[in-house]
Amino acid sequence: MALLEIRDVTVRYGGHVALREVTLGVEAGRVTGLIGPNGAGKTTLFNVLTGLLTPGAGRVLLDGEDVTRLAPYRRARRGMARTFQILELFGQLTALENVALATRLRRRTAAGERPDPGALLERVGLSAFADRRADTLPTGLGRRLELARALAVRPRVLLLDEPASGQDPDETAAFADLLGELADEGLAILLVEHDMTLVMRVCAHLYVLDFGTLMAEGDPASVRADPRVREAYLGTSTGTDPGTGTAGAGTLAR
Ligand SMILES: Nc1ncnc2c1ncn2[C@@H]1O[C@H](COP(=O)(O)OP(=O)(O)OP(=O)(O)O)[C@@H](O)[C@H]1O
Repeated sequence: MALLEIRDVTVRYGGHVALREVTLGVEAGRVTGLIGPNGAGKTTLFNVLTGLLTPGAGRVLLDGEDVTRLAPYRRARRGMARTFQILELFGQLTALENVALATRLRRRTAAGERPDPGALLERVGLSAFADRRADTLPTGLGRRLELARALAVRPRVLLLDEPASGQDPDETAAFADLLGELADEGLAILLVEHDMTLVMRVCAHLYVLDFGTLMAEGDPASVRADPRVREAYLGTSTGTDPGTGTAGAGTLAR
């Protein structure tokens, strides 16, 4: 059973259907990817999962329990952590202070000692920047700091919103390795991402949204080979391989 699920979720903005009867699951121990062209509904789905949006129809289940109407902070207490498309760090605090603050928010039910902020910074490769103010870090390092902060609550489910943006290819590759390690340790990770290099490298399972509808799902290789996915991204079912080809330097913008 998936740790986090949405079932038959529909979201409307006025007359516009942003999500139509979408069902998907995020399992422990692997990275699940959510991709789709601009405007496909990824952010909307993310907001439904985290509780910022209540769907017009359908349910959100965490550990099999209905959390559709639970506030975001309550979901966080139950082990959901997220990062943001636009960095949301405390700029005037140091990297270490950012993480230390987050350790105080960890879920009540979490076992063991409060995580050590220094160890978390080391985990994401930021030990050398512990005393640097967050707003002086380049975006790539800021993304890592955001990850450390999310890990500080000892989550069971980690939702990542475009973590590769602002990272260079080497940083993205190292970030992918780190996500792989975290999944191997049992974390359930949902990755919303345009960077197909990261998606293909780290995801065990992929969902593809298009115009609010789940268009394809499966392992990365089969999704990549799916003519409907190529069509949605490139306007041609015989086009260049979306994962490796010329579609905007590894991104899948429509
Ligand atoms: N608050 C809103 N009011 C009206 N329409 C909205 C609102 N938020 C999003 N939409 C529309 O709903 C659709 C889905 O938007 P959403 O932001 O979820 O897509 P996305 O896949 O995250 O796109 P991107 O990759 O560009 O971030 C789009 O057509 C968008 O214009």
